[in-house]
Amino acid sequence: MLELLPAVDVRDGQAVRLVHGESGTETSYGDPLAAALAWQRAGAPWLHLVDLDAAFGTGDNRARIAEVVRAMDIKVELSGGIRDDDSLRAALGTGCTRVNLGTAALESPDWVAKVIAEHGDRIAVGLDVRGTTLRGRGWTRDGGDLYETLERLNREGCARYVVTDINKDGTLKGPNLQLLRDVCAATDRPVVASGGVATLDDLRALATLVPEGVEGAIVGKALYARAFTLEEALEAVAA
Ligand SMILES: O=C(O)c1ccccc1NCC(=O)[C@H](O)[C@H](O)COP(=O)(O)O
Repeated sequence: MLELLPAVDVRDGQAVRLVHGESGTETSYGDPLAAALAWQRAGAPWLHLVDLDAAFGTGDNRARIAEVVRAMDIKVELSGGIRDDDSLRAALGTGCTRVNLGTAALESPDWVAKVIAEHGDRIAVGLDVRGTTLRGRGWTRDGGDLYETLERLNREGCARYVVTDINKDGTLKGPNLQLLRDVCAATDRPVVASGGVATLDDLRALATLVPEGVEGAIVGKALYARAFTLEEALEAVAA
């Protein structure tokens, strides 16, 4: 069954959604803890929690993020600005289930290989792409070819990938199913789909990709915009 990961992206202490992940396009949705608790109460098995300030290099929300993780009984995937020993220690130290490395996988391949070897499936790598070009530093800089990087990370034993089509992210335009199929064909590791989910039919379409390797789907904007409820989403993927 497709796992659902409702998203809480934190900027300047607030839960926000961006369009195409671009700084300055924020819509604010208030207290991140309240949002996370609401998704937990609604039955989410996972929370996808992002420190956008850490991703953009405009500070961090470490204390707020740690508070949210502490309050969760469900699994938490933590993302945003985890690029060195200090930020990794802080992220794993929150007690989250796993972390998602993005920029580091592009700029510090040796360090990423080392932490994959040390932490196994507590490390996922975020493959954030425009076309087939990876983007790092809060999605602001090109970081190489998707499939070359994927091949290297496969060799290094990366346990899981979180794949985002930046052109779809925060737009409610529907997920990029072909990109997900292509990534699944290039790896035997599970893939978490991210970006663009707009309707329950999008989730049903993602659920058809489970046999190809899509394990889960991150849902942000659609939940905040009340396109559907989390309960409806859970029911749609259980059917
Ligand atoms: O995850 C990151 O590190 C990140 C960095 C810079 C900009 C955005 C980032 N993440 C965004 C997300 O993970 C979204 O919450 C997720 O893709 C949901 O998208 P959508 O359902 O389209 O709102």
